[in-house]
Amino acid sequence: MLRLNNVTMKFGGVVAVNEFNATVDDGSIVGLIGPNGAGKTTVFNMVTGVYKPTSGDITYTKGDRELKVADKRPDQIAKAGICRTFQNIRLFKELTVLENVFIGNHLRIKSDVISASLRLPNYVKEEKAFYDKSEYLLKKVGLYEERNELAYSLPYGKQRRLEIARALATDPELLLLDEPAAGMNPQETIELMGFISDIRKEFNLTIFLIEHHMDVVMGICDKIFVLDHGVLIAEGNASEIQNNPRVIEAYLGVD
Ligand SMILES: Nc1ncnc2c1ncn2[C@@H]1O[C@H](COP(=O)(O)OP(=O)(O)OP(=O)(O)O)[C@@H](O)[C@H]1O
Repeated sequence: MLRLNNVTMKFGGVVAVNEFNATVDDGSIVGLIGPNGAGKTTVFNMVTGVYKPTSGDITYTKGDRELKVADKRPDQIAKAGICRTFQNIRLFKELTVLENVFIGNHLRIKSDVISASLRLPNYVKEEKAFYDKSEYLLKKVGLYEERNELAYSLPYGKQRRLEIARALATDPELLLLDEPAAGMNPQETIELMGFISDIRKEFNLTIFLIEHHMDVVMGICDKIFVLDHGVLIAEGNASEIQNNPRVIEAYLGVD
């Protein structure tokens, strides 16, 4: 479970997130919504260690492991099983689809630099296992046929799925998706919803997502948090959020 406890993030005089409390239960899909500048990406940046909260704490517990997120570096947090995608696609555009996913495995490499540079048998075996895993992931996200194409040649919706496949290669437990449906057409958006539900089941994931497409949020999230000017104004399931007057005023009504 991810728990944000009274988390505040200030940038100079700007209070981007103000005493925010939230929990994301294992196995659930949780949405974070709010108008532009509400503080959503700042929350993700704190959960992934990019920013250290000004006050409050963030803990991630799984079984008897507990991680104090604010004390850790982004790579340590990723190794502990928290991985994200970005609002703007960040693929290696000059690499193939398969190579992009392969790179996602780097966090899990056990061989040392010498074994890798001399291509000793333990490294070769590990590399083969990572390629097999990358191909498996590409089959799962429906991109296996395109594995040898350059990442930039894929249509937008597929690039987004490729980003998720690369994130899956890090073996995440908690996957943070920052606007996964951004720029998608209605058909791609519908497919994405099915895809997110499928990977949650297949990889036993917990998913925390930021999204402006309300049909995605309302369609797949078990719980939704609504931020406005850094303040939590509502939390609940889809129907509770859709009928909440503060949410309608701050957000849904604006669209
Ligand atoms: N590194 C930073 N330095 C200064 N101010 C920042 C920084 N990052 C975010 N902010 C400010 O914090 C506030 C919240 O920004 P944030 O990007 O978290 O909002 P958001 O809800 O993700 O918005 P959007 O939907 O537009 O992506 C904004 O006022 C923003 O300008």
